[in-house]
Amino acid sequence: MTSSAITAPEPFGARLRHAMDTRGPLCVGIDPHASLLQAWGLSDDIAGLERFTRTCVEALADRVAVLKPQSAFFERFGSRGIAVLEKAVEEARAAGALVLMDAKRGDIGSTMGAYAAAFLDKDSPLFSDALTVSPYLGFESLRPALDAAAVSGAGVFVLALTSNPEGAEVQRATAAGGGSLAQVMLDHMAAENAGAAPLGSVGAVVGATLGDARADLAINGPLLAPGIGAQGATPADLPGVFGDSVRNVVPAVSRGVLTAGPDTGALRDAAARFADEVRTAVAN
Ligand SMILES: O=C(O)c1cc(=O)[nH]c(=O)n1[C@@H]1O[C@H](COP(=O)(O)O)[C@@H](O)[C@H]1O
Repeated sequence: MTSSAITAPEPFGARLRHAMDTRGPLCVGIDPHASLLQAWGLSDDIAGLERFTRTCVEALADRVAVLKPQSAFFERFGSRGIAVLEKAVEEARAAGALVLMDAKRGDIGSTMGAYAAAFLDKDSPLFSDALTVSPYLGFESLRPALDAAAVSGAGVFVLALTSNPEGAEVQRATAAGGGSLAQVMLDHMAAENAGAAPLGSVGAVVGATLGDARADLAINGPLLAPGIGAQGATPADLPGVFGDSVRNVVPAVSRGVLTAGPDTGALRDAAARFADEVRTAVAN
């Protein structure tokens, strides 16, 4: 056996499929909005952020497939906020959740390399199982992240058709070769995932709010579906949006679960209710 065979990490897609099969596919977002800190009776400061984040990790990291901290809500507290984020990533992963860092990075390739070093290098303090990235500087600008993820056994989730209504003016625009810009990006993702089993490590972000994705989603990779709960979509919408690809969907909920806090049991119950609704919707 060669040394690379000994050390090759298990690809993210395989780890995610296993987590989806054993824990169910739900992703819960950790989005410490100032209004949520207040609703939980916490101060809008580093102590409140720390308490909120620890409660989310304690309540959910041992049961949901994916936890998705939204970096912006930690960055607003500066370096001390980032320290809270680092600890949350470490503790969530230790409890068995896959951590998807929602930082939506995207830049020219040389700078993308530094983002990849920050989030997708195993030696980085913010190393996460996966990272959200934006391909709208050109899909190939993401290459350093795709390469770093492959080396680390991590994944990337590439924005395709986002949940916000404003996204359509860019994402539905007609690309040079015909078809939508989003479809061009989805086709790139399919090419990256070709031949991967049981699931590729390059995921697409497709909003659960879209009604019908009107796109070919057969990318052989996971499909992150934000927009459930506070943005108005429900698990019952998933089959209509995703069609035959619904088996690869990771439905994502942040405020819809987080408003149940701060009680740990109530957070767990809220996540379990969404998980049940997803199970019912996908089975039908
Ligand atoms: O990449 C994301 O997670 C994402 C993509 C998208 O199209 N829409 C979207 O809402 N998100 C994120 O998903 C979360 C949604 O939060 P809630 O609306 O509270 O469930 C936020 O952290 C958003 O930044």
